[in-house]
Amino acid sequence: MALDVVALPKVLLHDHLDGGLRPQTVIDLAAQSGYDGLPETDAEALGRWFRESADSGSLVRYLETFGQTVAVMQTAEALHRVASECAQDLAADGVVYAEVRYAPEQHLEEGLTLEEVVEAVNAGFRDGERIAAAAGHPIRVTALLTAMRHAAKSTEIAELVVRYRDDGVSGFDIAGAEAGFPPTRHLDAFEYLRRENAHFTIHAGEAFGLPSIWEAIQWCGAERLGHGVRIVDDIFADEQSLADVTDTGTVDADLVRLGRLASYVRDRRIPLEMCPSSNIQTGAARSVAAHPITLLKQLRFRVTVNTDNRLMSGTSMSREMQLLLDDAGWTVEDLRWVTINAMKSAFIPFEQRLALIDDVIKPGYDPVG
Ligand SMILES: O=c1[nH]cnc2c1ncn2[C@@H]1O[C@H](CO)[C@@H](O)[C@H]1O
Ligand SMILES: [Zn+2]
Repeated sequence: MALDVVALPKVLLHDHLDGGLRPQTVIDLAAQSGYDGLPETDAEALGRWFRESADSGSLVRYLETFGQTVAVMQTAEALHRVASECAQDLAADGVVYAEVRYAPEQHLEEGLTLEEVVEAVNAGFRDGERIAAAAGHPIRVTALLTAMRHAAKSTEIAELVVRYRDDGVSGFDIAGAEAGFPPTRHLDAFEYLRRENAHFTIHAGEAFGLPSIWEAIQWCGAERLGHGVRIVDDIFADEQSLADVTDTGTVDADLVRLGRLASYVRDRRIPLEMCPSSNIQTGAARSVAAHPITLLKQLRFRVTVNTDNRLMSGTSMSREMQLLLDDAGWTVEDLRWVTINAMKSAFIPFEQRLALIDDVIKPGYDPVG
């Protein structure tokens, strides 16, 4: 019998709220707000436009597509709807716990305050959770507040994370174009968060390589890495071993040597929030089969599987997992492993993570695994 990936419990740590709207919702919200900049007015055509435009091979061009979603997310009602649908869509796909991120500073154009943005999104998530539970798909969603790396609001956003940490916000992130905007530009924000015992992840090692990962971990103190795929630049193997990973999904670990940074990441169990389809679109990986996630899994890095932007990639958690099964030699046991990895790496308290692992995730995989 074919494996039903949708039915498996899944954990999502890296998903952008403004990268996951339903195409029809973009159209509805544009009509409501009078925004006339959409490139298409039919839902199917608009969905295709996002996927094709994001398929640029460049992170900077990929990010340009967010202008269209952010434009229609400027009121409390719009944010509430987008957040509610996000929770419902993830739950329908079998996600049981998600950390969904967005940049509050990008939603102030119509006069909302940062606090009003956070409260509208939180209310939307609570609404979506209620609807999903009633439909038989319980999910818990927490928010990560992102600061944009080219901007200068990171300290303010970090303070917002601390203010709302007991009210639906589990952590902080920085995102945006990587080259030219090293995470150390935001050192004050990271130092503040560490003094406050708050959690944060950093987009690093996606469009830029090892120096970005090194700064994120060793200067800034990132608990997790958004993407982190370029850590493979610090992993050395002969051509044949790498070809084996692509062909068979396995590698002889004895033939692989780790540099100091890669060793550190593995030794410290630093979670990698990997997003295969997104990486192919931005040129950070060639294909699912050749994506470094399989080598990193094989070498027992703390790998997690994520969507990044469901709209721009036309994807879902189930689709990312199915691609790994179909193209990269993964098994259901691997899916169980990355799901538990992700739950262990979440920014909610330990006992809550453990309860989800024991009560929801393990029982969900037992019938098949
Ligand atoms: O893969 C990515 N790398 C870097 N930045 C990203 C990525 N995906 C989305 N964003 C950026 O994060 C903002 C807040 O959600 C988005 O508006 C987009 O600019
Ligand atoms: Zn991202």
